[in-house]
Amino acid sequence: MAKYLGQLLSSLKSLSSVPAIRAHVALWTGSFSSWTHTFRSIKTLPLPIFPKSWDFSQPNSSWGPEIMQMYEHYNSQCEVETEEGEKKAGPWRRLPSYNRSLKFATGGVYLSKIIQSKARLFTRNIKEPGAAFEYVLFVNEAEQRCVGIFQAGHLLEGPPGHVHGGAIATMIDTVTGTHATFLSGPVMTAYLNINYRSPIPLGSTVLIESLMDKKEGRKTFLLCNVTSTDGSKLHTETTALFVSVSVSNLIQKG
Ligand SMILES: CCCCCCCCCCCCCCCC(=O)SCCNC(=O)CCNC(=O)[C@H](O)C(C)(C)COP(=O)(O)OP(=O)(O)OC[C@H]1O[C@@H](n2cnc3c(N)ncnc32)[C@H](O)[C@@H]1OP(=O)(O)O
Repeated sequence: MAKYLGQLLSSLKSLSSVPAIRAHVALWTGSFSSWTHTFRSIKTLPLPIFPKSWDFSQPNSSWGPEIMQMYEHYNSQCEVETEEGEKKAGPWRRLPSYNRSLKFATGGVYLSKIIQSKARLFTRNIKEPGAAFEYVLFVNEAEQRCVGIFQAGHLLEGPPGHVHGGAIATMIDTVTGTHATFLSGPVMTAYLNINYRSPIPLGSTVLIESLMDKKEGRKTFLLCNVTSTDGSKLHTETTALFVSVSVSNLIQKG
């Protein structure tokens, strides 16, 4: 396994000479300095490199009025107009979301032989729109904040009529994990301490807000609340720790 992963790493590094795919390779090799730039690059990757990739973080027919309203609230702040009428980047940035970015990053040539070819990102593996995890993430670099807007589909039931606690944890991990990666590069979740305060009705939309608490060496501590979209109801409170890792570190762990 370590041998194959070693080959994968060197393949990824050689592929990184192609500027357009550098951003995706950087997510795994940690060989490029600016992670903010990495996320910006992902957003602007030219289409021909990812001919079959689908950005799941865009509205679809299953999105109800509540998720749409929240989406528009943050999306409208991704680009703002100056007094001179020019458009410029706003405080928020929408993060795209793919279900098999690594396969696309390598054209499927190397990874399909090493990692199961059917692998998909857990939260993006159900094809029916609206059935499970519908969400979009936005990040605010200046405020070191990340928000996820999450509409919970009928396949996520736990207690009757309400969302499964594991599905909620999955979304908290997704938002805080992406936020920690944005802040610190490649990370693994060390812990998520979740207090469940009130159940989330199935089909509803909630706001998942991740805030930077502190960084200590390889450790990035985050705080995360899940609330109703108007903020009036607290569903969960979380403290999270992510530890920075490198690909070689992962290989050694096997
Ligand atoms: C990844 C995002 C991609 C984003 C791109 C977009 C793509 C799509 C987005 C999807 C986003 C989904 C995000 C999912 C993210 C996962 O779900 S990751 C999977 C779940 N997590 C795991 O499997 C991790 C399993 N644990 C491990 O591998 C290892 O324990 C760790 C966490 C890497 C740490 O091991 P290590 O590197 O050997 O570090 P170690 O020396 O033990 O500890 C370092 C420091 O952390 C502290 N520490 C470590 N663990 C703990 C702990 N549990 N409690 C307290 N302190 C701890 C140590 O005490 C030490 O502190 P100091 O002595 O430095 O003060």
